[in-house]
Amino acid sequence: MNAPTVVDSVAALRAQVQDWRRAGLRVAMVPTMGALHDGHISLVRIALEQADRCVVSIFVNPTQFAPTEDLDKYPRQLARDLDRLREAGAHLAFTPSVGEMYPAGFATKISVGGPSSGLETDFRPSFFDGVATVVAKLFLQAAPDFAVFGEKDYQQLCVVRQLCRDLDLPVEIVGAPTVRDAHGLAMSSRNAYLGEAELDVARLLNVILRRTAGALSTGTDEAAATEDAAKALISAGFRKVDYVAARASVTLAPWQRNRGGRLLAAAWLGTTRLIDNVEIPSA
Ligand SMILES: Nc1ncnc2c1ncn2[C@@H]1O[C@H](COP(=O)(O)OP(=O)(O)OP(=O)(O)O)[C@@H](O)[C@H]1O
Ligand SMILES: CC(C)(CO)[C@@H](O)C(=O)[O-]
Ligand code: BAL
Repeated sequence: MNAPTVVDSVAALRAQVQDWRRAGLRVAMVPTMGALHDGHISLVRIALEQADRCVVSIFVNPTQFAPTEDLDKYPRQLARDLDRLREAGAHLAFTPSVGEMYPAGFATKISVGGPSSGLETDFRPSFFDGVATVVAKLFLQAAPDFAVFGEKDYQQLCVVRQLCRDLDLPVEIVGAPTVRDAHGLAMSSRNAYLGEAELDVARLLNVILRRTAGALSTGTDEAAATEDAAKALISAGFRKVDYVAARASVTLAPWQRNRGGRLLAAAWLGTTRLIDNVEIPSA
């Protein structure tokens, strides 16, 4: 495969995508923060099943990190990322600087309602404002036909769909299944923070979520099931559980038994915060 073209200016990104679209090519975008793993690569592959050209953005977006969070230590490995994108067949990597995305005087924030309420927002109050603002910018800069987002960040996927609907952004959003390791752990750039012993504990997050989703679908009381799951996570070695919650799959409103549902969780392993989610099978 050819190496992707690397551009770091909005003008170069826009010019390239416009050329492709004028030539009648269908363009996909995969927004990322880099430190690419098999989960990201699966998004590129899904994009290329339906597109002629795939743009991957690599930008560790400062506006979605709280001052106490891991912006400075977030893994950055551009050379390796570009190798992985070449293998996957991506055509263009957009690697803007913070100054390119947020020039001096930048003063706009997009705040999405609906699915952004609760869950992550209870613990990362300005996270989705940062995500929505940067995703809207990326979509306006690149103007792709469609964009692929992972279900691993399930609430983010719902928020991005709401953003596009509400602002009439003409970008179709494609959701992609979570890629996991052989033990069920969702791939995540932040897994790089974990040592071997912590990885063994991290793998129990999905086991406990699947067991809890099964219990919910066979009639166990919701409050009892989610409380048991939180206790099981602490017994397994997690330091703190931010939430284990059942929600409606599309709106993320409270879950109604016998309707499509999603069980979502966030928990801390030492100083690393992990998230995961599973479908609640209908009974
Ligand atoms: N395991 C995975 N399977 C499928 N998609 C994934 C997976 N992990 C991340 N993604 C998706 O990749 C895109 C970019 O995510 P990001 O760069 O934040 O990676 P990440 O591994 O989720 O990082 P972090 O550790 O910060 O959560 C998002 O749409 C995200 O949902
Ligand atoms: C969508 C995103 C690239 C916005 O910075 C980020 O939140 C991510 O990587 O999931
Ligand atoms: N994968 C979502 C990006 C974040 O946690 O900041």
